[in-house]
Amino acid sequence: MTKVLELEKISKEFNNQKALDKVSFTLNKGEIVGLVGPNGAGKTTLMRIIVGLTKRYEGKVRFQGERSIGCVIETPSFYPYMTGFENLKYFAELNGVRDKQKVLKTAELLGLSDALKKKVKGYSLGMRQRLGIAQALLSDPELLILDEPTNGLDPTGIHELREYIKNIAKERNITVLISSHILSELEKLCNKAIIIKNGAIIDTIDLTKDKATAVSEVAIEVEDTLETSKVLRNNNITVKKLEDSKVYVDADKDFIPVIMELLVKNHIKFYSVKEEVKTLEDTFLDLMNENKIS
Ligand SMILES: Nc1ncnc2c1ncn2[C@@H]1O[C@H](COP(=O)(O)OP(=O)(O)OP(=O)(O)O)[C@@H](O)[C@H]1O
Repeated sequence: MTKVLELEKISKEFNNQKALDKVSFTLNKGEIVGLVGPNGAGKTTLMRIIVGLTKRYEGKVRFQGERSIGCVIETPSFYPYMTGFENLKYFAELNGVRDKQKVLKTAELLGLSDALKKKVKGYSLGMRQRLGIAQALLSDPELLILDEPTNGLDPTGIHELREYIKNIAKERNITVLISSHILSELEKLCNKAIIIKNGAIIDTIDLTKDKATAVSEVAIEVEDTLETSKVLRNNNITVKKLEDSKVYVDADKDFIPVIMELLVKNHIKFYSVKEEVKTLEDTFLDLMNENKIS
């Protein structure tokens, strides 16, 4: 795989407070990678460092692409009384691009052909985001960095944007790094999600594997959670956690009869034994909470 970007131990402090703490990862050609973390995790800071907007930091950024890096960091601003086309043409000219066809084609790639004639002040947030991406694409980047592009969009807007980004990555064969604080919004789009919290990477999830999208567990509702977990553990069943009146076991529904038999045999009073399928988002939230404790 061809490496496009390599980050080595990137650290950044603001007023003696660590915003990033030795962040290292690699982006390969053609990958769409999600950078996911709660507010203040350090996503924007990292993206600003990658694109060169923040100059003072520790560590190394190695961009190995042959072309440029395009970015949309924070909500893009445009001239509201100019049309979408005029805005794009203006930015294109600033970058030495005078090819009208290129502007039109890029807008088409983002579903903006009809909107191009309209003034930007009438654009929805989703249209503005897409215009921002179109603008970033005009310089023919090899790597596209998008900071929370789904922020504030409704589910339809999120779905649309996701499809456009997929399309761009395929058509232009570019690498995309996209941030969000909601993992499920990126689940269907990215090959990989890098989970960041308090400035450090706490996990990397491979989203190409189907099994990563849903995890099953069995919740057993009982009177005595401690006694139940003791019985389960004595029978080599992994107890994941205890919560209120429930014991969670690492298993799927095929294992429910075995669990019930065991409970009956050991005179454990139970009210229900049910499979609960956890989404990737639940796993992500668990990860965030686990880290809070440590
Ligand atoms: N210019 C700055 N001056 C001082 N502190 C800053 C500055 N920029 C970021 N920070 C701090 O660095 C930390 C990381 O912020 P950053 O904006 O990178 O997080 P984020 O993950 O992008 O969050 P959000 O989802 O809210 O945009 C936060 O604690 C923030 O307050």
